[in-house]
Amino acid sequence: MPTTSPANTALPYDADALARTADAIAALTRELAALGWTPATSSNFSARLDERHAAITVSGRDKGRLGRADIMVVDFAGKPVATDQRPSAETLLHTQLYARFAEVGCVLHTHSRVQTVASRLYAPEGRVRLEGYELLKAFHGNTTHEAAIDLPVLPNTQDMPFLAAQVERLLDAGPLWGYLIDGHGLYAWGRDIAEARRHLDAFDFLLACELDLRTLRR
Ligand SMILES: CSCCC(=O)C(=O)COP(=O)(O)O
Ligand SMILES: [Zn+2]
Repeated sequence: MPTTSPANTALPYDADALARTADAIAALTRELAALGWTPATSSNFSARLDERHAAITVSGRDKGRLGRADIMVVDFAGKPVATDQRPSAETLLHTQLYARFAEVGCVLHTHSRVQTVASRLYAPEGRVRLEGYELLKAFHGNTTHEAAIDLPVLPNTQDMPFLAAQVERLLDAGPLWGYLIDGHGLYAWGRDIAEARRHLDAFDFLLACELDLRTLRR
């Protein structure tokens, strides 16, 4: 049964939920933009609306200045719903997570300097091994600093179905909270916006530590 709102009963999603979600995404992206993590209109953000729809940023918008009109609805195949706006060029990398995991409620993608530099440095190894950090406990389900977490690094491509297939292979291999794309940026997700933000923050901080250690040990 489609969810409807009193304002527009033709919509297959709850318009009030979209408005609330859009406000939350816009507030978050302003903070991330202020940190310099969304340069030159880069980055994209989404949150689950229901079991078939997600709210996602419109392609090409300045992520530091988003309003409700800059956030649209897609289905889990990445197709726009009830709009002729163009969703993020990387929509498939968001919707594949909603389609696969009912518990994923938010997907965040940023292009911070730390994420971008780390992706270049670790691309040949195909992963960044994070171990021995108390902050590893920031990742949902991880209760100790003793477990190592691998942050995969995928080659960049404009072929989103191909990239999404590479991500599926990573997801098949075990628990994952995010991944880097070489020369591009970081994807992280969580059960809700707060958890996805925590994972994103933790990855960025730990990558910065790894980059510092590399320099200091040279
Ligand atoms: C100028 S940024 C290049 C595209 C990109 O990597 C990105 O994150 C933003 O793309 P979108 O279509 O979501 O605006
Ligand atoms: Zn990007």
